[in-house]
Amino acid sequence: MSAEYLRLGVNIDHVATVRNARGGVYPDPIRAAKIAEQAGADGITAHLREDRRHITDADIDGLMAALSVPLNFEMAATDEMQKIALRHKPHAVCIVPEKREERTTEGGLEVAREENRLAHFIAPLREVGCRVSIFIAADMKQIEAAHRIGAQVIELHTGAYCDAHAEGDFATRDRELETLREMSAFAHSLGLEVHAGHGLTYDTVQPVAAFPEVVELNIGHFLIGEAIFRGLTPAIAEMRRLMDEARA
Ligand SMILES: CC(=O)[C@@H](O)[C@H](O)COP(=O)(O)O
Ligand SMILES: NCC(=O)COP(=O)(O)O
Repeated sequence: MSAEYLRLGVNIDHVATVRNARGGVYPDPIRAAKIAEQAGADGITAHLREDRRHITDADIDGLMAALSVPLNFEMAATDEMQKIALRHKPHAVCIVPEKREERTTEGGLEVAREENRLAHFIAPLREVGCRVSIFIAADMKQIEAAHRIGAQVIELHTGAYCDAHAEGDFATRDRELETLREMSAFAHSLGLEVHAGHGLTYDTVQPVAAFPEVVELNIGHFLIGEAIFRGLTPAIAEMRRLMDEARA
């Protein structure tokens, strides 16, 4: 199978985290998104959490008005978020699991147990033209359920793979990577578009970028951190270079 172009979605949530540490307007996530666009991001990802700990409603308004590349709007499957998505009609809506007490997104959405509710939840989003993506663990049951409810895209959670790498547990890392590889191929065989993301860094991106079925990576926290040291444009350029090298 020849690999399609691999898109890079830059997640700007944690620019807003830094801004919100002090209140006020600096640093501005919209400015970061525009710089990311100019640096070659193929899309921008932003997660409007129920507790608004980073991205705010005004940020989503600003992104919708300012972006020339597609917005991937991450949200929980709640009525409040559905209304916001239906008002903005972003290019893509990625449904993610969310817990107020978590530090970051823990695991993937439980689709199999909530199939009926989620099928009804995503139908109006599809009707207004949003591409619906489901953020899930690399688990066959969840992928099959995502397919059955009518999602066009799945995004595989790469957090367990990245965490194992960071902890130096290479046996677990390699096992997680193998599962991601098998599940990317499985999802693709069902006709789903396959994305991946969460926790990816320069050290972990290439093995995932090499999966031919994966057509988009969403990367944020590491890039925003790296931007402190080398600037956002070079940080993104290096990620792009590594992705292209892995794909060649
Ligand atoms: C779903 C997901 O992976 C993202 O939303 C991302 O990790 C940034 O948001 P949090 O760090 O708040 O989970
Ligand atoms: N969906 C994953 C994402 O948008 C970026 O996650 P992270 O790189 O901030 O962990």
